[in-house]
Amino acid sequence: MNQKVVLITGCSSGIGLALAVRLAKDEKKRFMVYATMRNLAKSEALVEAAGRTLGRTLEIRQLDVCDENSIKACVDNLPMRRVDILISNAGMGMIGPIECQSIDEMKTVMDTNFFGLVRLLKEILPGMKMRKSGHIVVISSVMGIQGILFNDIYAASKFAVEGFCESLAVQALRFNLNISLIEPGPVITEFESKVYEEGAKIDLSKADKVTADMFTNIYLKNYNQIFQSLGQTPEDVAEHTFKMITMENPPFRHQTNSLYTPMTTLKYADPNGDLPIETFYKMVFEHDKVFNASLNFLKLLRWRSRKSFTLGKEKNAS
Ligand SMILES: NC(=O)C1=CN([C@@H]2O[C@H](COP(=O)(O)OP(=O)(O)OC[C@H]3O[C@@H](n4cnc5c(N)ncnc54)[C@H](OP(=O)(O)O)[C@@H]3O)[C@@H](O)[C@H]2O)C=CC1
Ligand SMILES: CC1=C(/C=C/C(C)=C/C=C/C(C)=C/C=O)C(C)(C)CCC1
Repeated sequence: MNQKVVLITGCSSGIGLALAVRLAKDEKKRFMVYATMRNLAKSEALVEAAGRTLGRTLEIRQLDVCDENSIKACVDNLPMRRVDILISNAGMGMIGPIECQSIDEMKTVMDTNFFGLVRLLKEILPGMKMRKSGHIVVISSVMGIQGILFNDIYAASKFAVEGFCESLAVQALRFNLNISLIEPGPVITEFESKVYEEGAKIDLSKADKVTADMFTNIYLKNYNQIFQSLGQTPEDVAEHTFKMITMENPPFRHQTNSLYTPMTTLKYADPNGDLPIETFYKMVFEHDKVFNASLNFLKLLRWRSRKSFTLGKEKNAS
């Protein structure tokens, strides 16, 4: 059987872990999954979830997206250095007022979320081009299209990812390669708790009172509720990604949560760019109960993406 070699980054938890297991448990055994993580001491959850697939359709390898040597060593150890499907998932969040964040902290986010992808492709793209086949799947975010209050640096890192992939996509087409950006809204993973805990620890003394109050009493106060009520599970995002991978003609962009499509559509609806900014402003500041207003807004504007995902044709089993 002609198995596709899949390399996934950031598989110690969340979306990466769920996706590695989903692919390894494929009934038709179409995939050989190299589930990577920067710290192998964190492999317990994946080992447990992988069950009998471990050593069969799933292997765990070390890979730190911030370390070129680690990426090279991992790829060098794959049979014929071949990767058919690269899933760039490793990433981190960051919230808060920029006055309270150091440039070094910001660089770590860019280094992981953006340069991590660039480093992977520098190592893996030449082989895909040579073989004239491959699928590059990037876990981006709705924040790759539309920024959200107090996510300035995180959104910038995902915008960078999207601009990079848009530019590369035309070249990729020339080599018969696919690039797909997966754009989830909030997902309930360790990302949420890590971001919240770091955010809650921020020393707000460098911010003015209005900003500090906005961050604490609007953003942080509603954060958990928004994630818990409007968030997806990592398994759900993995299922969407699985469908993208097994589709005949995967689209360049795919949003996994239709609740957030209106948010990104506002941007395209107004070339001046004011519509999303004014809408967010009203949503956050001109209602007594921010959470209910946000929830109602999102639900009111819910619609289905015109290019229905479910219509996508699955590839024939190979
Ligand atoms: N959760 C959400 O709301 C959303 C998440 N996303 C994106 O999904 C992706 C996965 O996040 P999610 O599963 O939610 O969060 P998790 O925190 O559960 O997973 C993130 C993974 O990335 C790994 N990672 C971080 N830095 C590096 C590095 N330098 N090298 C290799 N691995 C690294 C983490 O490893 P370690 O355990 O060692 O830290 C972990 O395995 C990210 O790109 C994120 O931006 C997009 C939209 C929404
Ligand atoms: C908490 C909060 C808001 C929404 C936050 C959202 C929607 C966060 C999404 C995070 C994602 C998608 C992370 C990963 O990529 C609003 C509406 C601005 C109102 C103020 C409080």
